[in-house]
Amino acid sequence: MDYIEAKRDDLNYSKTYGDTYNLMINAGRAVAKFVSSKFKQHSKVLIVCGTGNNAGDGIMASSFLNCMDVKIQFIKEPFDLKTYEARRAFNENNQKYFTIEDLDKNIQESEIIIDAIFGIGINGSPREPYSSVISKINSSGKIIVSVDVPSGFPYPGSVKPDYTVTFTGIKDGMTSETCGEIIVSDIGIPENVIKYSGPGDLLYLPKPLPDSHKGMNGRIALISGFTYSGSAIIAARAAYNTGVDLVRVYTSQNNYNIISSYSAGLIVRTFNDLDNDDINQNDAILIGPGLGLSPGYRDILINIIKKYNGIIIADADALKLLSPGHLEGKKCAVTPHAGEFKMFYGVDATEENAVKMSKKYGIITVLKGKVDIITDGDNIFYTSGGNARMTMGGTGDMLAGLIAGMAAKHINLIRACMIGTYINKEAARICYDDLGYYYSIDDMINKIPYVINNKI
Ligand SMILES: NC(=O)C1=CN([C@@H]2O[C@H](COP(=O)(O)OP(=O)(O)OC[C@H]3O[C@@H](n4cnc5c(N)ncnc54)[C@H](O)[C@@H]3O)[C@@H](O)[C@H]2O)[C@@H](O)CC1
Ligand SMILES: [K+]
Repeated sequence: MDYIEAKRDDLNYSKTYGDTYNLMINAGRAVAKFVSSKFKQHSKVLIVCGTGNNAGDGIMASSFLNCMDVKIQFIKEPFDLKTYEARRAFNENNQKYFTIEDLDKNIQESEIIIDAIFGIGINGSPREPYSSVISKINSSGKIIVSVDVPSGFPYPGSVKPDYTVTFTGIKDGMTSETCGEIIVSDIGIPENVIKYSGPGDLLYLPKPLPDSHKGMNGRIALISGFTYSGSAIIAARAAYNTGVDLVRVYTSQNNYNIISSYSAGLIVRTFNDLDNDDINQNDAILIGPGLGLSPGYRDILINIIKKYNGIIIADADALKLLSPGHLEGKKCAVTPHAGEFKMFYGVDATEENAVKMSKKYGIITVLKGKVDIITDGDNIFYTSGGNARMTMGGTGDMLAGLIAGMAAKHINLIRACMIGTYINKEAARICYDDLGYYYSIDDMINKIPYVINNKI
């Protein structure tokens, strides 16, 4: 697993259960269990703590190490502990502790050093005073047990442990060379946290670079609104609010002026322009919202699909005009509600069939409902939340725009679907909290940046 996945689980756990204190108890217990089973009783153990939850895990370990002679060593002070969980671990476990002036003596007197300086919250090579402390630990000749990851890893200047007790799974790049013997401990992250999307999934959103140029944050084209301009406008605005650089809308001559005048940020073209424009200039395309069901439109879609090599999101009328075979072999997600699912795949809209059909055609399916089901045929994820007002027109168009926007940023497509469905339902929740039942689709679209900003 990568650091983002671990942080994602952490954040989604907090969202569901309020905080990660119970996980910290399990993490501390796991470290203590390893140390007390591996080393002789009454060994002199020094737990060296930073300021984050990694330190909290170390402090928590001390409460399970009654059979050892334990000292807690801060590099700063206990009041520098930055997280609620770490402060609580310290307050509830009420251990005698030492600060930096005692470090050299404590290292010298110890037999085992538990390294709880940094975990996955590290950001660049360790700065002072931590880098000097790490050098001292590394040259101490004592047995070193790192908590979760060697502090400083994966950057240069990290702790070089004999053992690493890591949580949930081995993090990318961890080897016996960098981590010593690795002990993987399941700290009890529940299945629902892993399977349900949440704010942690937004951590996968790439932040725009200060020197990024136009197009780097995603370019999308919508083939939409040939009949109903509103659907195209909703999907385009939602996509735009995900922070993509370019949103092009290809529509009918009839709706060209309406869509053009709606938002100055949109580039509007007619479907005739598709003959000359290079569709492959777009990172993702969204086909379907507000299209209408003219058979001529089917031919337009089939032509584009043939020409296009990027990521396709198919929604609404595209699912009525096309069959799954048209999308086979493409990087594609479809976003049907139950009725569209049955029309598109020809089978009932059940979770089992979503998995089966996704597997058969190599398409990601987002089956929309009270709980959205997201599957690529091998994995299943869910998004819950929202409220009854989401039955209003436009929420599906907004979702399709959100997923297309995320896909255009080259986030893994199944993750883009998790993020899109999460933002959609979370925007509805915020609208309900602010405005009660009487909110509109425009209110929801305007909340997209709030949902994103609150979490990254
Ligand atoms: N994944 C999970 O679900 C769980 C994680 N837990 C623990 O929480 C850890 C992550 O905790 P946090 O996110 O609080 O972060 P860390 O405890 O890894 O530390 C981050 C702290 O170090 C500082 N820092 C970051 N980079 C620095 C640098 N280069 N030089 C100097 N200071 C720097 C930051 O200001 C921050 O205060 C995990 O590794 C694990 O040990 C556990 O508590 C249990 C649950
Ligand atoms: K550590």
